[in-house]
Amino acid sequence: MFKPVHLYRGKNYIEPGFSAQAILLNSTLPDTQCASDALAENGYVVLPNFLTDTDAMALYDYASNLDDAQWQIAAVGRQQLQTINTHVRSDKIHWLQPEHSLESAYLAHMDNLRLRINRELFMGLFDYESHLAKYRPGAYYKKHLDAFKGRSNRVLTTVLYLNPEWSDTDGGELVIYGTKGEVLEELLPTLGTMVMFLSDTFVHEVKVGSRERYSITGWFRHNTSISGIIDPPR
Ligand SMILES: O=C(O)CCC(=O)C(=O)O
Ligand SMILES: [Fe+2]
Repeated sequence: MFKPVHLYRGKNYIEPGFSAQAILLNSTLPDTQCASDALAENGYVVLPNFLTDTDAMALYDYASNLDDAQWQIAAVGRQQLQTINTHVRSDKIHWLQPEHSLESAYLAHMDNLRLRINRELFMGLFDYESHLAKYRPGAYYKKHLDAFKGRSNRVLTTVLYLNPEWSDTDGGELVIYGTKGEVLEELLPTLGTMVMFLSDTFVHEVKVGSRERYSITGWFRHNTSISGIIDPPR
């Protein structure tokens, strides 16, 4: 298992002049070896305490204080094929941008993880895109794959959960299915827990929950760019 990771030291993240870069240089990355082994063997891995409660709470506080204007209705599909289909998913999302220090800190942290995974598993992960997601009570995301073989450059999905004191009566589980439709995992979206799985292999869904549910979903991608245009951009 990963040791708890420190994204931020002490209370630095709320100080003016906060420099994500400086703080990340002081941070310790998890020992990725066990996670890599599990990923190589099973194609997915669950990492409780991927972040410490303090670090995950900083992200939770940030997400839960974002105003409505910062959230957009999540679309299904990519590029021109994107449609708003609330029968499939009813969450709201906020794409992470490097311009914001806390978002940037998380992106930089995941980029370090990308390099570690590449070193250990030779996955050739090229970049990472990521968004916060908010599921209101009653929201869901029906069974889907994040990528279709040969039609997407999303390789490895990551979901970090940001919900303090989530109990099994709150619902909102992530269900991961095996190739025969069997349930492999039913995960509560508990604060600091990370799950990673191969994007084109595991059908999964988010069950209806009775509380507001926050997470950060992201995808490590391959570079399938042509003429310098990363394809497809989101
Ligand atoms: O929040 C989760 O547990 C999974 C979200 C998901 O499947 C997605 O955004 O593609
Ligand atoms: Fe998904």
